Amino acid sequence: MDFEFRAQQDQVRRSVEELFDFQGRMIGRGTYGKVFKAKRKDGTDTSDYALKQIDATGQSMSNSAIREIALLRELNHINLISLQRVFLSHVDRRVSLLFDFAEHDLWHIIKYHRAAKASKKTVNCAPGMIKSILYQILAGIHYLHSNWVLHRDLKPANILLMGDGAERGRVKIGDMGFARLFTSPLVPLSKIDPVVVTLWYRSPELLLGSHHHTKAIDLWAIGCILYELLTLEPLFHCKQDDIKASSPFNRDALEKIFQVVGYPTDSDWPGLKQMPEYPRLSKEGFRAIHYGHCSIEQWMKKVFPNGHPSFSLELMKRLLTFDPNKRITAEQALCDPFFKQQPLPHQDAFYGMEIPYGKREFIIEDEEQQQQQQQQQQQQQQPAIQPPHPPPVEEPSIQITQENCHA
Ligand SMILES: Cc1ccc(-n2nc(C(C)(C)C)cc2NC(=O)NCCCN2CCOCC2)cc1
Repeated sequence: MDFEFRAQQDQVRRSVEELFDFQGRMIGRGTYGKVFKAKRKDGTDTSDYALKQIDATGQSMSNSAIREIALLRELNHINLISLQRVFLSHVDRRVSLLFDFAEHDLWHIIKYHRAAKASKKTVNCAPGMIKSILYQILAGIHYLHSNWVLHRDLKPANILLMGDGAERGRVKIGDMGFARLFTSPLVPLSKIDPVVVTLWYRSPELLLGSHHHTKAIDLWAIGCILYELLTLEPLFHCKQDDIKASSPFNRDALEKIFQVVGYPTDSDWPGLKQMPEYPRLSKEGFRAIHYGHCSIEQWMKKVFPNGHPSFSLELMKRLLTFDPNKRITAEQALCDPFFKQQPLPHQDAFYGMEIPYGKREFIIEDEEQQQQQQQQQQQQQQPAIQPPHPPPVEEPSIQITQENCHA
């Protein structure tokens, strides 16, 4: 190594600690390391940043950091999280990734509306908020799929929204990875944060052991997220098995899917019988006859007897199609007539309205309080909820961005 050159470089190269203030502002923690809310110390810009510090101790951590850097430096879309800078520190063998900061995410937004519902508090949202969020998710996923990248873990926690500022109300799809609080003794993931290891968004082909991860698995998850935005209730709410489950087959998750969508016929899904875990369906007692009356139409009629301004049954059915080869693509979904009807989607999902959601809370390092936080999370019951009350405001009509829809 050219120590002289390195010393020279170290003179000019400023460390992340020198450039950014982030002590005591941890907003996330995982097996990878920690995420902080950071601000430049020199005041050259007042923007907030997210600083992800990856402890490059084990080989797997470095591989994951390399994978994240390699992937994100190739991607550039307004609806994807963007990587701003990478800091390498030889001293503490740490990789720090600097991202634009997103104040909100759908997991916290949905939780906020649940709590408001439980306390019978009215929350004013723009009538087009759900449609705008859905449109922006599809635009980001269409870009990923066009670049042959699958997300594979779409869920509300990975759908971020920018707070007040230049990109207010813009969806930024991220991937928060596994969040495992550093606890002793290690508590199973599903006990800490059910959102992290959930099967609720997993497509039927994955549950039946398909080895081919296709773009269609992301569209199934989007269908589940759309339902949850509309009702604030997970569509396929089932027991959380820890991620280490030996087989992809999950009885509970499949039961829930069949209760809502019905049981797939041969014409619905010609490839069903070729699924690796197909034989287990009959072994586990699943029979088509048990779900004869089940369909999305029936299910949605129960949920929205009078319909919902932000709901298109046709689009929901196309997203929650059993056969991955027949499931709608992100590009096709962007061209759905639903997005050409009032309320039109807006790049600010809040439509300029006040943002009622709180800012991200800082995680306290203290061990004792960590335990308290976990107990709180375990005790938190999620009450039954209803869709947000559409507010009495007329939202500005916005043209659909043409680059997304080549109908
Ligand atoms: C191994 C690995 C892990 C994650 C990714 N990954 N992939 C993405 C896509 C969805 C844009 C492709 C984003 C990230 N990383 C990420 O969101 N990082 C978290 C950023 C933290 N947030 C930034 C915005 O403000 C809140 C915190 C890739 C590979």
